[in-house]
Amino acid sequence: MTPERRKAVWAIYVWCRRTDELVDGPNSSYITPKALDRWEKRLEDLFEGRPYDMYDAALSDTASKFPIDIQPFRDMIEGMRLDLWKSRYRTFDELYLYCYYVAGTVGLMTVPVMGIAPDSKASAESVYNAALALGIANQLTNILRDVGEDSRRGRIYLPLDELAQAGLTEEDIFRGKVTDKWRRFMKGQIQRARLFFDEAEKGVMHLDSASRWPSWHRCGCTGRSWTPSRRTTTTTSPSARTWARRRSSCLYRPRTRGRLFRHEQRKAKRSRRSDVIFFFFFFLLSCHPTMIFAGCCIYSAICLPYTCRGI
Ligand SMILES: CC(C)=CCC/C(C)=C/CC/C(C)=C/CC/C(C)=C/[C@@H]1[C@@H](COP(=O)(O)OP(=O)(O)O)[C@]1(C)CC/C=C(\C)CC/C=C(\C)CCC=C(C)C
Repeated sequence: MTPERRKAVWAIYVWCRRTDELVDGPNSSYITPKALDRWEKRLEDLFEGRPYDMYDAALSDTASKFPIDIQPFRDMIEGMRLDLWKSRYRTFDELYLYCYYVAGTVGLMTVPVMGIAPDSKASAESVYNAALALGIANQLTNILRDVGEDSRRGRIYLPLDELAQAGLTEEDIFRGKVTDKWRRFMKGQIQRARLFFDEAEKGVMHLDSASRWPSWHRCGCTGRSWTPSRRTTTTTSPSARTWARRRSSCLYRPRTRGRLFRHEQRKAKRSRRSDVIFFFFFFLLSCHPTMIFAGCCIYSAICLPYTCRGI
């Protein structure tokens, strides 16, 4: 991604994270619909160029540089309002609307920043639909990953009608017992999430070429790289815990981060080595004052190059 776009996505991410923290963070028990109304007023102010703090200013700057629309941001706040009172979802349609609010909106927010490839033959609507699908797919994956955590907070996002069809009850969810019924149910839920990832993947190649990698990675990492391929006939799909473990093991970590870390490690090792050699010489030579000068010359000849390279 270009630096401008990267900064813009970060600004959107920070706003989304702060919005999510209002209802999922440490102070969520104090949040009220009125507080969300005030948060929405701040959103309108920042879109009109009147940011409240430096984080709002980053999004305000993004709104002045990219054709982002305020509506997906408003809709995400609407999703947080739902989370204040709604803890059950009777059907997938109900759950889909929630996923649109809290996650599909992320795709709609970010496409104007990432840009559609100038030579793309796809309609803008199809690209936005793919972006929406990636958000939905990510949220469905999160819901399947967090069944236990959500149930401990009294929340069941899984559609109740589908649970009943699978012979499962709310009590089964709160009990957290992994049975064959549960495995069969989860396999169906996972397959549906995969369909949304498939939908999203179709759209990634229509993004501006500089923006495909992070989106592709978000598709592939949370969707394809560890979902069983269609050819394998798994008798039991991985449990939600397995999905979570695999997902967290393949979260997108830029390769450069690994390279930088190894370089820092080597640098630290070199400077430690030259320090040890220095103190060894200094200790030996400090026993005989006239040797200190000679020792410093030897140290400079042997160790200084290491130390300089370490810097
Ligand atoms: C390039 C790129 C991937 C940009 C997206 C970055 C961005 C703005 C992410 C915002 C995520 C966020 C914090 C949203 C707030 C609400 C929320 C928590 C949504 C759920 C995310 C979960 O976040 P996380 O993985 O950290 O899980 P926990 O908080 O620990 O539970 C969601 C699951 C939504 C995430 C949605 C996306 C990543 C959708 C991104 C879609 C695109 C980038 C569109 C790509 C375009 C095409 C054409 C496919």
